[in-house]
Parts: sequence; structure tokens; C-alpha cells
Amino acid sequence: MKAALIQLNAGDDPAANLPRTTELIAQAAGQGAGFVLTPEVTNCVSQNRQHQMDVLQHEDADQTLKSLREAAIQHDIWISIGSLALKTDDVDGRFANRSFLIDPAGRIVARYDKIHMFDVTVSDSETYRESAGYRPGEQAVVADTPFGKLGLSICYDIRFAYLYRALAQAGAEVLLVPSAFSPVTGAAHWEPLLRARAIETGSYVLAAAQTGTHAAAIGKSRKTYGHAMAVSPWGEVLADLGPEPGIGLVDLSSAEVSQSRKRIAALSHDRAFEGP
Ligand SMILES: O=C(O)CNC(=O)[C@H](CS)NC(=O)CCC(=O)C(=O)O
Repeated sequence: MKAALIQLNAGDDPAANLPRTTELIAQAAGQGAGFVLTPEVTNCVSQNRQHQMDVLQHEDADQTLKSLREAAIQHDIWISIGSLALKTDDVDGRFANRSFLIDPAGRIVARYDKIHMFDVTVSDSETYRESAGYRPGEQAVVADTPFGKLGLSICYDIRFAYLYRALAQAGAEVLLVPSAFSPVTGAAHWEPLLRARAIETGSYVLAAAQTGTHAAAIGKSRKTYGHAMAVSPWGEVLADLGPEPGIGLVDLSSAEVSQSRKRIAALSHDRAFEGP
């Protein structure tokens, strides 16, 4: 199976982002991809709550979700929408940061709400409080496909190794990490984190990404790191998209997964211990 990573420079206008996303999906399908992955917040990169209240939709009315389901049918491909920012009915008014897996019939076969919230002070001038805007999920998700079992995750989740271990031990062979990483932490940590999760679990890691300076009509614009990346189950970097929007293709083979897990069977060597 050929998988395609998509790297986007989405702004805060979902209607303007959508045609650029569908164009890259068409390009990936045209180059033979049967599985296309988009980054975190594919529909809207915004740090302004009022603007998000104005432009975000509930899941059943979201145009990006609707169009990408149609794209899956049109191109006869699987699509992982890394995430959509969506309104919910929660009493606290927070949004969902929700990932979707779409099959070639356009059906939603899995959903995942980001579990770990990016509440971090990166530097004096750069603070994130994701949990103020988004309600975290509580359910880890794996999904069966004809090209292997997928383990779903989003961005900051990458720093919590036990999640990926749990996904792989539940049978996942391909771990998805759609992201909108900060430039500072991306330069310091992105590649080693992705490679570590692949090595620890003997799984493919596929990480679509947001990149560049994100246009914001309202509020301040945000920058992300880019470098959408695919890592083999042995830990090799198979693709690194650098800083520009675009696509990257990689071949997935479940034989590679079983071979690395045979060489280093750490996934089945857990031991119970006491302490510390
Ligand atoms: O804000 C939104 O609309 C969607 N959420 C995100 O983009 C989130 C929270 S700001 N980004 C990350 O998790 C980056 C993690 C990261 O950079 C790291 O772990 O170092």
C-alpha cells in the first residue's frame, strides 16, 4: 500500500483551506496513494476563540469532513483526517480536536479525540493552553484496514510513550501522528520522538504536519514546524517533507513490521515491577 503524507499551511478560514487540501489529496491519489493522511486541524488553524466560534461547525455540518468523505469515494482511497476542530454539545463549550478515518466508500470507520492537551510554556513569549479551548478525549482507538491495523493519535500525544505501546500491543502496526508542532519544540524534539515511538513498538509512524506561518484574519498568526515525516518500523526516516506544503509518498509493508518485531521483540517483553 502506498501512503501519502500531506503537509498544509492552513489558515483560519476553513473555506479557503479546503480546496488546497483536496488538491493535494487529488495529487497524492494521482501518484498512486491508496491511503492519504492530513495534519492536525486540517480545517482551521486559529488561536482566537471568538473566530473559532464563528467559523467552526458541529461534526454533522462540517464542510471539510463532508468534502473529504466525497474525495475518498471519488479517488477510491482511505483518508485519515488528522484532525478537525469541531463544535460539540459539551456544557463547557469547548471544541473537539477530533481525528477521522474514512474508508473508500466514504464511511467514517473511526474517530479519535486528542487525549493529551498541549498546556505548555515553550518560552517567555510562547504559551499554549489547549485545554482551555478543547475538551480532551479519554479513549484510545485502533482501526482495522486491509493494509494493517492503525493506531490513532494527535500531535502532543507523541510525548506519552505508553499510549503508543498500548496501541501497538492492541495490534496497531501503523501509528498516526498528525501534527501542528511548534517550531521551537519541533526543531528540538520532533524527529527523535517519532523515531523513538517507531523503534519502541516496531511500527510505522506516519506524521502529516502543518507548516509555516498560518494566515489569521483575526488574532495573531501562528507558526508551525512542518517536516511531515514517515518512519519505518526499524526507525529509519523514509520521508521528511521539510518546510514547504506538499505531499510525500511511502510504501507500507506489514512484512517490515513483522521483521522488525522479530529482530527485537521488546513489544512482548514487558515485565511487571515494583516501585519506584
Ligand atoms: O490549537 C489548535 O487549534 C489545535 N491544537 C494544536 O495545534 C496543538 C495545541 S496548540 N499543538 C500541539 O499539540 C503541538 C505540540 C508540540 O508542539 C509539542 O509537543 O512540542
